Amino acid sequence: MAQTTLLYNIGQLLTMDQHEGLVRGESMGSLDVKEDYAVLIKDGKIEAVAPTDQLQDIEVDEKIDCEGKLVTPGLVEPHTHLVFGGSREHEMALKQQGVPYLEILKQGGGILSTVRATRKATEEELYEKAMFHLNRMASYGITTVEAKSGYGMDRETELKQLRVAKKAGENHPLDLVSTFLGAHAITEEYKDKPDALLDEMASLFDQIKEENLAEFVDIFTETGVFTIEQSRRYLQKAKDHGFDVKIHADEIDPLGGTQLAVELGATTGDHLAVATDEGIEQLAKSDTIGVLLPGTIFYLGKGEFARARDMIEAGAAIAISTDFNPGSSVTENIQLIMSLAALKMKMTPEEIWHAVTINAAHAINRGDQAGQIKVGRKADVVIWDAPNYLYIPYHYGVNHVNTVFKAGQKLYQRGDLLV
Ligand SMILES: O=C(O)CC1=NCN=C1
Ligand SMILES: [Zn+2]
Repeated sequence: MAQTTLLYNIGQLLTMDQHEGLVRGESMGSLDVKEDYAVLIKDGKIEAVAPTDQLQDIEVDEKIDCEGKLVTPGLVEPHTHLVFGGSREHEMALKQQGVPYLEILKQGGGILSTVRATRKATEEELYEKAMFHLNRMASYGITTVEAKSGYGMDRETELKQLRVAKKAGENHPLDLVSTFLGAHAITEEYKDKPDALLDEMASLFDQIKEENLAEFVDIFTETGVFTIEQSRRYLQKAKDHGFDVKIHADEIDPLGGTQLAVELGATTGDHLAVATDEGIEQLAKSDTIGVLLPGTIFYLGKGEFARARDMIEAGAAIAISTDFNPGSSVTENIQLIMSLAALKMKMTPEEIWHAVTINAAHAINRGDQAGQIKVGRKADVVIWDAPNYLYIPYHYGVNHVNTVFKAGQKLYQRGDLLV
C-alpha cells in the first residue's frame, strides 16, 4: 500500500532545481522561490510539486499544514572528518594563547593527537561515535554527508575508519559518501620519509576500491604536511586507480593547492582560504567546485576567510561545509556556517542556499540524487521554523529545523519544552 504525505500551506518552497546541473557564478544569486505551494510524497519519493490548491484535496495518509513556513531540500554536508576517536578540548588553551594550528601539529598534537586516539579506539567505539554525530547532523537538517578517514595513516586504522563509515552508511538513514584521507598528516613513524607514507597509503588503493570503501581520495596539501609535488604524484596515482580526488588546499599557506586541484580535474578544492588571484581565476574557469569552510577560520581564530565574493563573481561554483572535525571546526551546525558565509564571506542568502544544497551535492558526485526537491527524487525535505529563506543565515547559532524527512520518513522533529 503506498504511503502518501502531503505538505501543504508552505510559505516559501525552495526546490533548488531551476538551474541545470552545477550552479556557478551569478546564477548562484538567482533563486526560484515558490509561494503557497504543496509537495506530495509517495513511497518515500517526491510525487508532485504544485500550488497548494492543485493538491490539497488529494486523498493522502498524512496531511501536514506547514503554516506558511519555509520548506527546502535536505541539506548536503560535503566535507566532514566524521570518523575519529577522542577529542581535543585540551588544545583549546593553546589556541587561546595563539599557538598556531601548524605549530600544535608540529609538536605532535592536533591531527596526531586524534591519530593516537583513533588507533586505540575499537571499530565499535568509532561506529557508535559516528552514529551519534550523524544523528546530530540530521537534527540540523542534513540528509546527505561526506565522511573522511585520515586519523590512522597506517593500514589497519585507515581501513578501520573506512569500514566504520561504510557500516554507518548502511545502517543510518542519512546517505554517506566516503573519502580516503590517508594522506592527512606525517606521523612519527614517517617523519623523515613522507614519500614512503604516501606510498604506503597508495598501496591501499586497490583494497579500498575492491571493498568499495571510498569514492574519493583526498590529501592535506599544506606547509609541514604534503607539498604540491607530493600531492600531484599521489593524487595522479589515485586517479589512475579510478578514484575522484579532492584536496585540502590553500587553508593556511598559499602553496597553490587551488591551482593543483584545477590541474588534476579534482571534483573539489576545499578550504581555499588563501587562494591567490591566479588560483581563483583558474578555479572560476574549471569544473572544480570550491568547498569553503568558514567555520575553520572562525574556530582557529586567525587567517582570512575565503574570498567567496571574488570566486563567485569570477564564475566559480561554490559549496560550503562545517568541516566537522575534532580540532579545527568542532561543530555539526551547518546553519551556523550559513551565517558565517553571509557575515564573513559576504555570500548572499541566494548563493548560500545553492551552496548547501545542489552545489554541495555535486561536490560529492550526488548532483543527480540530492540537494533538490524534484519529482522522482528521494523525499529529503526540511520544514523550517522560519518565515522565509533569508531568515536562516540572519538568525545565527541556533537550530531552526522544525521537521526533517529522509526518503519520506520523519527523521527528526523539533522537541518542545517538556514542562
Ligand atoms: O585538524 C583536524 O583534525 C582536521 C583538519 N585537517 C586539515 N585541517 C583540519
Ligand atoms: Zn577538512
